[in-house]
Amino acid sequence: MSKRYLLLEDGTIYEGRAFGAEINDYVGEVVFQTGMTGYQETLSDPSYCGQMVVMTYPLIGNYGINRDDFETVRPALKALIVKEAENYPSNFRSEMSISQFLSQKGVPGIEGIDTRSLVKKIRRSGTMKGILIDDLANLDQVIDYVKQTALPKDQVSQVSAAKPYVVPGRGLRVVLVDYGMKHGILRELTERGCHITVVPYDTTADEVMQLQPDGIMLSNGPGDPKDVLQGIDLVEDLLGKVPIFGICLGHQLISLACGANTERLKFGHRGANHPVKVIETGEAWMTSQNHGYTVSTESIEHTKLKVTHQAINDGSVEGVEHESLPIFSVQFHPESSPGPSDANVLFDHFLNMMKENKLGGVTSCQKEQIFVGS
Ligand SMILES: NC(=O)CC[C@H](N)C(=O)O
Repeated sequence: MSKRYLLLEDGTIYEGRAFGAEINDYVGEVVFQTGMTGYQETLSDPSYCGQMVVMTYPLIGNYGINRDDFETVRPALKALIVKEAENYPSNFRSEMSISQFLSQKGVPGIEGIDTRSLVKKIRRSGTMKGILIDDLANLDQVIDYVKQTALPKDQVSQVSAAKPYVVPGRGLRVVLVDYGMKHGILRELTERGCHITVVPYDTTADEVMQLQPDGIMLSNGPGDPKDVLQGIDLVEDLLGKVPIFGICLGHQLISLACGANTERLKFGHRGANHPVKVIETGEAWMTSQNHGYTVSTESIEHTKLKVTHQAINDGSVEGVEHESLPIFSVQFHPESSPGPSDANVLFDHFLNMMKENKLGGVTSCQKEQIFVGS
């Protein structure tokens, strides 16, 4: 296999071997993911749009790529960085190796580098930009190029649905705003019988309300939430009209629309084993996470939001709810995919919220009768 190098903006060079697609001159943010399994879901999570993902688990690809575990059809990440990529996967569901998959989808990979030292570096210095190169010619110019290239601000428009579409069901009507949605969210709502209309990120509140939703779900998605102005406007216009549940980017948009602030984390939370405290019960949930930004704790004090979940590792905000309106959101991923399903109950909470809101003053006994089987 031919040589390939990862070059960071501070000039550090990691030598490894090429796999997957040919390189291009893409400059991405180098981030690390700590899941021990679930690489296929990570590869296909649109929230990694524009990023170069380092897997901390040393062997990636051992159970291959299968038909079922995709979170979207087109991977949005720009490179995969691993210690060892397995070329001979062994699993009854496997249809191809990770290298074949990445080649097909145009995503370059680099293997054989010391991912431990790379992750330590990112943890010390914070996430950095990087580039993959196949030779070391003109290094100074390449470093300048990496430094000068700004990270894109339009990732959501790259990964959002281009047109609305319907996933029919006989239950509650949900409008799901797609900022780069993981299909796990769709699966959770479909399992609960919802009739879902997925709409693009720039859909207006009037267009959403014409669909007569019982509730609105705001998906995860890539990039800085402050760049997604249509999303912030949409939540502002929808406040108080109908129940809203936000996940990850959706949570950040709700927080911004309610007057809180977001900030960049030094190196983010990406993995399938992030413990979160549920403030109300004191429980700890193990959660799946993938975010580089967070809602800042102090900024929440001046809003009508209250913190419902908190990261146990660093104390950052992991969930909020509105003090009077049926609106709540979480920074982590209750749809897991990959990872534990401790937080799955939040989808039931959303359904209950929609039912309560729809029924207004109806007694709980009548509600039982109306929703039998829903
Ligand atoms: N998974 C997500 O929705 C990520 C949200 C946002 N792009 C962040 O990095 O914080």
